[in-house]
Amino acid sequence: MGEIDPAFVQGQEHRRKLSITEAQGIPEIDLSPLFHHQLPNPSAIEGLVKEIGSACKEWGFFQVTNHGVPPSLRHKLDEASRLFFAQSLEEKKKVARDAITPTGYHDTEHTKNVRDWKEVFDFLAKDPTLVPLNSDKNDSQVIQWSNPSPQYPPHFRDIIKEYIEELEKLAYKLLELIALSLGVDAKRFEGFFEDQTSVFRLNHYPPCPYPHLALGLGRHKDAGALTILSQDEVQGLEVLRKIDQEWVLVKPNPNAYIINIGDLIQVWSNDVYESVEHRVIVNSKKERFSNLLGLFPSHFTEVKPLEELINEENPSKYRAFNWGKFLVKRKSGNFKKKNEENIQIYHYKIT
Ligand SMILES: O=C(O)CCC(=O)C(=O)O
Ligand SMILES: [Fe+2]
Repeated sequence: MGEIDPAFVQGQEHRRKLSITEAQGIPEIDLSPLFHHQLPNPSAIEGLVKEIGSACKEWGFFQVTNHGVPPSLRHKLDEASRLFFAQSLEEKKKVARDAITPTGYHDTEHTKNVRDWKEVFDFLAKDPTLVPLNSDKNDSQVIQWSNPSPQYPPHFRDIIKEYIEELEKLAYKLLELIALSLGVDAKRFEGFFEDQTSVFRLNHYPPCPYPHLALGLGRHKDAGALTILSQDEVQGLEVLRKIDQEWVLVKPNPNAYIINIGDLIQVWSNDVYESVEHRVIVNSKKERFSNLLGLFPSHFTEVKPLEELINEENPSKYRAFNWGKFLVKRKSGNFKKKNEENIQIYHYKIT
């Protein structure tokens, strides 16, 4: 078996437990009231808003069913992802990410400075995507990120684009429900995404001979507004349960999407909702695939708690920050192993 590369070894306290706790009670929300009525039925929508509100508050994580994304499209995407990752490393590296444009193939991502046992393929929802040239506050230059053009599998780009469009529709519906659950206008968040910087990611976690030492993806919170995640039948995603701070496994459900609240909803809601830590454990025998859309706003968005949610008794808990600068700083931190800590939203917390 040989020795594991030390870059992959997690600190003792971050390794997986030997016995796995399967999540009990992770909320599963049926979104059919959004689709089944010509005219939305106000009381059914009200019920959904309540469910989403409690799920955001108690878990920060939930699953949705009857979400409107065609299963055939999901299947087509999954097949294409398998074909892409099954290629030789040499082929995959033809569409490798580089320090300037962080899209395409990448197999050396580090989370909290430990290498993840995985490979990814990143694709922008909007091509090109406008972002700041660098994270320097005084530099206003903007550049364009664009998508790679893999030659294989056939129609890969079109399949991904079609799939992202469906996930986006779901994302905006969820944002409306979340806005209503916070007591603000349903469309309150929409304007932030006009020039979105959202990223779609395909993940492949190869079998790992050291599942007790390495993780497929180290513990982290998602930076954007929300994440729509699809996992295959091989379990691996663990969530840090709020009530007891236990790592619990999210049981795969092929008909559901997993939704998690990202850091931006935490800031916009002034901590009414919190993003939740999660990670991926690996398996010594089985490979695992997942994919996700991270919904990110326009680069020029000034992120701060919604005015409607702050007042004298409940003042803003965050200093405003520019999303584009944050994103660019975060990306450069993930690109290679670094000594300093990667940028996090708590760096903007008012204490
Ligand atoms: O693969 C998974 O289940 C989770 C992936 C994830 O959390 C991420 O890429 O941010
Ligand atoms: Fe994540």
